[in-house]
Amino acid sequence: MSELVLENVSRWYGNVVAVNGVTMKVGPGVTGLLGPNGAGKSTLIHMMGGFLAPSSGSVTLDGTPIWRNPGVYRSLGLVPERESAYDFLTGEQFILAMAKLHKLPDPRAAARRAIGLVEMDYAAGRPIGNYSKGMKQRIKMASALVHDPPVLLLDEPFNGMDPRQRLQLMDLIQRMAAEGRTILFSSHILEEVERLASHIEVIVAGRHAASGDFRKIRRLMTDRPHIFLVRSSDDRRLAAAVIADGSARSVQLTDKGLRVEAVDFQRFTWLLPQVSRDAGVRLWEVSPSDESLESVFSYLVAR
Ligand SMILES: Nc1ncnc2c1ncn2[C@@H]1O[C@H](COP(=O)(O)OP(=O)(O)OP(=O)(O)O)[C@@H](O)[C@H]1O
Repeated sequence: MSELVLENVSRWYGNVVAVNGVTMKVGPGVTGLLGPNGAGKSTLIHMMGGFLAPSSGSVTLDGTPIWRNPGVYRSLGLVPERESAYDFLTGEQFILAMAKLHKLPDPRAAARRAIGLVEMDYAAGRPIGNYSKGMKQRIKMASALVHDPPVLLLDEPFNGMDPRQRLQLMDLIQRMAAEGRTILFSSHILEEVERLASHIEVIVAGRHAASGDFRKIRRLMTDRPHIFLVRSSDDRRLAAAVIADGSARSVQLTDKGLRVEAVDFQRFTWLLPQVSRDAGVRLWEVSPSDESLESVFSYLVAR
């Protein structure tokens, strides 16, 4: 059972602070690293994979520092976000080369096993340049799995995949985790993380913002005040009814409609139709106006 431990880890590039004092533990099973673009997810993953040195703090695997420690690299498999640069090689040649780089005793057998694990046997003889996005992702997975590491790090593995490819990859990740591996994958999409990860770490602007199972993270995100834009047949009358009802913290009349800050998301969305019906007002449009992921994340950080 492998555990990655990050203690007060920071990483800066010149005067850009990409990761700022992050402390967290990643154990067996699937952990989702969730955060908006530019939050520092890739930087964190590269430090966990031994590709990048922390500027301060420590990143260890089962107590051993990862940076510049080739012994530990044998326990790590990293699937980077970028497309593979070996388009001229066949899948099989690529995986065999990786097996040889790891100096595995029987590279051919290891390559065959890894290709089988990701169900790419049927395309192993074709050049990677002709693969679909999902196939490329799977061959990258095979390259990270060729030495059978107990830890697998995946940077935005679902980016650009269609729903079928997504399901296939989710299934593969789940199988890898069921074998006792420690798997961490990054994403900026909550639903993706929710479906796959038993544990979630949220990172925003380089800082650790929250951690827990998806129910906890979901609750943190939905409990925040929600802002809605409401258009109706009589905004003024509706505003009075909403205020009287008490489910909104503030109501503002604007030229686009009513801007309502709801205290409780579920209660408000459930009560609004009733309140408007009782007031004799027709609802034309109810749309959340602050649902961008950035605003959800900044709420988490500001707590
Ligand atoms: N080599 C670098 N030189 C300078 N700044 C960098 C470098 N790599 C990353 N950064 C900056 O560090 C911050 C974190 O980047 P990082 O790629 O780790 O985030 P991310 O969460 O993985 O984002 P994305 O999902 O967009 O890749 C960003 O502000 C980015 O511009």
